[in-house]
Amino acid sequence: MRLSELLRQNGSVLSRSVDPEILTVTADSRQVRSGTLFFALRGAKQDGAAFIPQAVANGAVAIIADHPAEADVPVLLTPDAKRLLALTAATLAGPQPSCIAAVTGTNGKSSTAEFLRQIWTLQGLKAASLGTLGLIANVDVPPPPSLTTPDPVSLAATLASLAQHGVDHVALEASSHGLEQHRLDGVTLNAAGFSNLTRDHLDYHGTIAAYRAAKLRLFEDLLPANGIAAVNADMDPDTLNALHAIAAQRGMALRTTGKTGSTLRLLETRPTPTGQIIRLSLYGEDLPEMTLGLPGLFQADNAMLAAAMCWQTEDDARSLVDLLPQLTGVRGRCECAVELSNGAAAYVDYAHTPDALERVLASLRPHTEGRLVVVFGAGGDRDRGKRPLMGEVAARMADVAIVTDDNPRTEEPQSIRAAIHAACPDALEIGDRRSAIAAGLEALKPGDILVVAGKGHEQGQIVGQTVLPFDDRSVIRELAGAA
Ligand SMILES: CC(=O)N[C@H]1[C@@H](OP(=O)(O)OP(=O)(O)OC[C@H]2O[C@@H](n3ccc(=O)[nH]c3=O)[C@H](O)[C@@H]2O)O[C@H](CO)[C@@H](O)[C@@H]1O[C@H](C)C(=O)N[C@@H](C)C(=O)N[C@H](CCC(=O)O)C(=O)O
Ligand SMILES: Nc1ncnc2c1ncn2[C@@H]1O[C@H](COP(=O)(O)OP(=O)(O)OP(=O)(O)O)[C@@H](O)[C@H]1O
Ligand SMILES: N[C@H](CCC[C@H](N)C(=O)O)C(=O)O
Ligand SMILES: [Mg+2]
Repeated sequence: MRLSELLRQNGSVLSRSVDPEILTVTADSRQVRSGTLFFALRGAKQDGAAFIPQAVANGAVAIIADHPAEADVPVLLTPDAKRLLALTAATLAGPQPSCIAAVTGTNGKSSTAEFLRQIWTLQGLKAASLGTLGLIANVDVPPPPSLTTPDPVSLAATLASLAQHGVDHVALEASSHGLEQHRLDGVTLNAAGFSNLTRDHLDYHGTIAAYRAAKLRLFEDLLPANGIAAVNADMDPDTLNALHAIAAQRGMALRTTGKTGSTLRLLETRPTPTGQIIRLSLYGEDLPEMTLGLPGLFQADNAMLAAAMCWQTEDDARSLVDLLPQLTGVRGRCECAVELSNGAAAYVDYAHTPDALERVLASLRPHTEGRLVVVFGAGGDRDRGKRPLMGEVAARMADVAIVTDDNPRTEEPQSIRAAIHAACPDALEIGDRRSAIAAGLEALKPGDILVVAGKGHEQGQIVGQTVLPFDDRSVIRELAGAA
């Protein structure tokens, strides 16, 4: 496609006489080949303009830059370059699945996206989900690189490929990084969901207000005004009020879920050994109680949010809500890894924020006849402020806490543990994660529950720049003799 046409289709005008044929777009000079339109973008670490010579040497025929730059090929300057990258990538990749839903929030995105995929599949639709757990789809489509929200070029290619394979329903996770960096701007959405907003990622966003603003973009800029907008009403009031204001300003109807939701309200939940019995009201009508095979209030919250993102009209709502008892658990989210012969059990969970840790411990407390034991840490090169807050939660909510290493990345593991430990001085500290899990298992008496938190489905531990094979579930099963 000619550059002028590519720009015209995406709301821009080519102000040059040179009009090259564009085959691909990218912001990474290493991906450039002949016929590429290269986007020179200012990044978090580097300035993409520094790679223009490499891009041109590799075959770039034009450059779009978000700040002044020079090259031997035409350079177009626009402050909206990141958005334009996503839009042009989508145009060149081709048609996307007709129904795409995106979910944002600090915690619960992966779970909600996976529940959406399950609900659609239960309806007999061809569906996929894409996020932290990778691409989950019943078709042979290569997964994009492992980010929660992939870069816009990979995302456009994956969506087009799914559409070509007949997958018409896709649930996406919209991370705050992804929203802020316009990775999703080329996706045409039918539905958006917002689970909650609590502390995370302040290393990147700086303030809660900036973090919130990034997430609100999903409802403010990306969801068409006639799209389905669903939110958990039990979230913090500042975010909920902002969502109501956006909805009012854009004339969108907001579906609300949770204990204080008015569309799909949780009236009651009672734990069962492996899940919970819930009572819901839908558009004000009380429904018969149903059994979820998922323990924990947060899982009921995610299931309700997923359902509320699905139905097109009020008349279809009931049939979708009736599918909730068929949902199965999400890998590494409050997942029972082993039940010991003495009746104790060990769970794996992905809680890596203070709120998530609090929620998973609160969720498993009613299932615990004895003591609640937690093994956890915090990731390196990530928001440092959450470390003592996680320590405080463990001290308050668990009977026995063991502080260990998560993914230290390039930080000194000992200093990460120390920051947590300062807020839970009674906790044991065992850096080696395998030894910490072993100590947690050894502590279990009949009726106790162990939660190994922070790494969920992850298959490796990142130490420095190296990823060492590590899977909490396998380690637990091995140590418990159940492997
Ligand atoms: C901090 C961050 O989010 N960085 C993301 C961002 O990179 P960036 O643009 O800031 O990169 P940069 O290194 O400063 O480089 C600037 C520019 O130079 C270009 N470049 C660089 C080197 C080169 O040789 N040639 C070249 O052209 C880069 O392609 C880039 O366009 O855009 C890239 C492309 O979309 C992402 O791959 C990259 O994710 C990095 C790897 C990352 O670790 N991101 C994490 C923090 C992240 O995004 N996490 C979220 C949240 C997870 C959650 O929900 O909790 C996620 O969605 O996964
Ligand atoms: N609705 C929720 N409210 C609070 N905590 C939750 C909720 N859902 C999940 N959690 C907690 O957060 C953890 C991660 O859940 P999930 O993977 O669904 O979230 P996520 O938003 O995708 O996380 P990430 O930002 O890492 O992609 C769970 O293991 C659980 O501890
Ligand atoms: N998407 C999250 C995952 C954190 C998982 C935890 N195990 C860690 O490494 O901090 C992040 O990149 O912040
Ligand atoms: Mg996720």
